[in-house]
Amino acid sequence: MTLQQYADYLVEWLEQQRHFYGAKGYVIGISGGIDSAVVVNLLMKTGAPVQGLILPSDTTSAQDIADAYAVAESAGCAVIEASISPSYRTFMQSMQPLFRDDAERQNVIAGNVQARLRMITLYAAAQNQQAIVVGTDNAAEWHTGYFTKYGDGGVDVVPLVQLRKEQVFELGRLLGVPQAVLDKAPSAGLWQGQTDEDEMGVSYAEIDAFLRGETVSAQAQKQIDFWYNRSHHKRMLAPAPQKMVE
Ligand SMILES: Nc1ncnc2c1ncn2[C@@H]1O[C@H](COP(=O)(O)OP(=O)(O)OC[C@H]2O[C@@H]([n+]3cccc(C(=O)O)c3)[C@H](O)[C@@H]2O)[C@@H](O)[C@H]1O
Ligand SMILES: Nc1ncnc2c1ncn2[C@@H]1O[C@H](COP(=O)(O)OP(=O)(O)OP(=O)(O)O)[C@@H](O)[C@H]1O
Ligand SMILES: [Mg+2]
Repeated sequence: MTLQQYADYLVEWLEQQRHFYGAKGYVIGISGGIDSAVVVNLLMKTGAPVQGLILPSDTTSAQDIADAYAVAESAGCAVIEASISPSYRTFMQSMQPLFRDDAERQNVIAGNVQARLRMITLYAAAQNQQAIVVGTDNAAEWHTGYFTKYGDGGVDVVPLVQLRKEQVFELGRLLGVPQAVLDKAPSAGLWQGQTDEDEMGVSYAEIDAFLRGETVSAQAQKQIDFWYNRSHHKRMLAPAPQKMVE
């Protein structure tokens, strides 16, 4: 199957899922990054109503917000911008006694709170519009578990999950995603200067090579295995006991 044919398949698949859920449309967070840009363009091709939400925090760059608007405009998608900063600040302040004073983990914990506040916002919008929440995880993120459980991972459908990062970029070019988005380094934007590749300690090129079944450097394999092995729980439903009382 060519990538163009795969895009057509995804558009059809999305519509099947929407009907399965009995929903009227789709809701998606638009970050200014490549994954959400590709998904927005696929959603617009379904012809069903799509609501894009731009949900910046204090760690979101002005460039990302501008790129998010450019993505929505070029795809013809309706957007609403709503900052998660006020709720984030209130949450972090009132929950302060819960957090340990450990700088490195604080970054991740605070980042996960942001990702989960976005999830809450997307689900409120979706319920209001009888829509489903569309996720943007790709095969590389899925394998490494590089997402927040019940944050950006808390969605109704994950259309890109069989696509390597290189294929997401290729699809982006095919769908006419703005050049600025195609050119920038993938980032979760959860803290200043964060890039996916720096945090994971392995490049998307190496993760993609691994996913293509190729041999990668020992160091890259070590990092991929590290992230894969710590994230099994994210790729399954919460375990439930099989036995009943009677
Ligand atoms: N074996 C186990 N080891 C660790 N945690 C386990 C667990 N089993 C269940 N858990 C549960 O899972 C939780 C940890 O998972 P989680 O909360 O997801 O936290 P975690 O995987 O530590 O952090 C999320 C990672 O994804 C990255 N991220 C997040 C959001 C967006 C993006 C992006 O690319 O845009 C990237 C973020 O930078 C960070 O590296 C634990 O608090 C626990 O409740
Ligand atoms: N500021 C934001 N506003 C709205 N949605 C966001 C924001 N930040 C993250 N998201 C949502 O979380 C998803 C996961 O973020 P992720 O960084 O993995 O993807 P991306 O930003 O679309 O692509 P890239 O890999 O280029 O960063 C986004 O695709 C988007 O749906
Ligand atoms: Mg991003």
